[in-house]
Amino acid sequence: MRLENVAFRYRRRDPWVLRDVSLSLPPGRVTEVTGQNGAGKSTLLRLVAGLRSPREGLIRGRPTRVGYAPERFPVDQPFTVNSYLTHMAAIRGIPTGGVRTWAERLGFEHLLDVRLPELSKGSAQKVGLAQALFGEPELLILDEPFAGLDAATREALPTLIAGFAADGTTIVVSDHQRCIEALPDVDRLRVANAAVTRLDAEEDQTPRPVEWTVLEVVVREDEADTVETKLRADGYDVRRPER
Ligand SMILES: Nc1ncnc2c1ncn2[C@@H]1O[C@H](COP(=O)(O)OP(=O)(O)OP(=O)(O)O)[C@@H](O)[C@H]1O
Repeated sequence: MRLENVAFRYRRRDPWVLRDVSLSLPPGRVTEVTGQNGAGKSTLLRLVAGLRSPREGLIRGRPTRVGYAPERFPVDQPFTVNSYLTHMAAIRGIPTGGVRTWAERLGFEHLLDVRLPELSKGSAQKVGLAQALFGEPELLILDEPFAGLDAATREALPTLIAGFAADGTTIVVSDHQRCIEALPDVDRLRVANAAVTRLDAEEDQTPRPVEWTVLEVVVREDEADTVETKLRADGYDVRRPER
């Protein structure tokens, strides 16, 4: 899909949140949207999802099946998790059996009979994610999906997202926590001063923390000295067992 010279502000006299935004979001690609608080990331995602319409410009080629997980899932609804998700599936014409599958994948199957207002923040986030993910969306928009998630789900989500991308889904994610960077091939956009710019990997100067791990390598005894010398020359820390 494409955005062509899109401009948006919430009210007529408000300042523009986005101006003259042109970009394409190809199928099978994951696009990460970055920017400071209040820059307009959620607004851009709402425009892409079709929840808001541009004041100026055009959005072309939006796929029919759209999955959207908002930054904050609206829990003030008098339903249980199961009845909410079953209802959401039914109005989208999706087999309701998928509800339990997604509840299990995201680890909240024990909460299916809990009412939405009683959910913790992270569990509510998972329900919001589930309703976006089921139904094989062709366009998947996730607004800060990692916020409030437990470690297991945070680690599992990039793989789930990559699976959708491999199936050709267009994916747009805003991600303050930079969890999506675990994926090898992500397009990056920055929202600032009402403009959206594409970041090339080299342009992105944000320092990333280096994480170290221990790797045990087994080599032939008569090659051990050579390998050790090579690894040290490459800047690695080498420890050999006592003989
Ligand atoms: N419903 C609304 N009505 C009026 N103004 C709004 C509305 N939602 C957002 N805004 C304004 O639009 C601008 C962009 O907000 P937006 O939520 O898109 O930013 P964001 O980059 O997602 O921020 P954050 O990182 O804090 O989530 C802000 O100035 C905000 O106050």
